[in-house]
Amino acid sequence: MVEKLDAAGRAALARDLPDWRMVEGRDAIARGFRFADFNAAWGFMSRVALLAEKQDHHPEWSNVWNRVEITLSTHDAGGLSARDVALARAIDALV
Ligand SMILES: C[C@H](O)[C@H](O)[C@H]1CNC2=NC(N)=NC(=O)C2=N1
Repeated sequence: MVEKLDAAGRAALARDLPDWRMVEGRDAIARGFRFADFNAAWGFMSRVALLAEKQDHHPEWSNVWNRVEITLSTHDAGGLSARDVALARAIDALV
């Protein structure tokens, strides 16, 4: 069983991942990305996909041309877990 983030973990998340926002009505975080063009957006998505496979933790995401929207939450925990924080950190390191 994957544990949900505790209060300390949520405080750390807010402090360390300021570009991610809480999703209204869900225990999830989201961040929007804008790239020069579709090619750059697709390259970013390819790298995130490899991270997700490596971490066995997968995003909910959408892409419109040069924009990518990523939402992270842990199905197995029914909300935010340390896995979401780890993947968000790794994604932030790509941009
Ligand atoms: C069997 C596999 O390890 C699990 O289904 C993993 C895969 N990727 C996952 N991704 C996310 N976001 N949440 C999960 O609970 C999850 N579980």
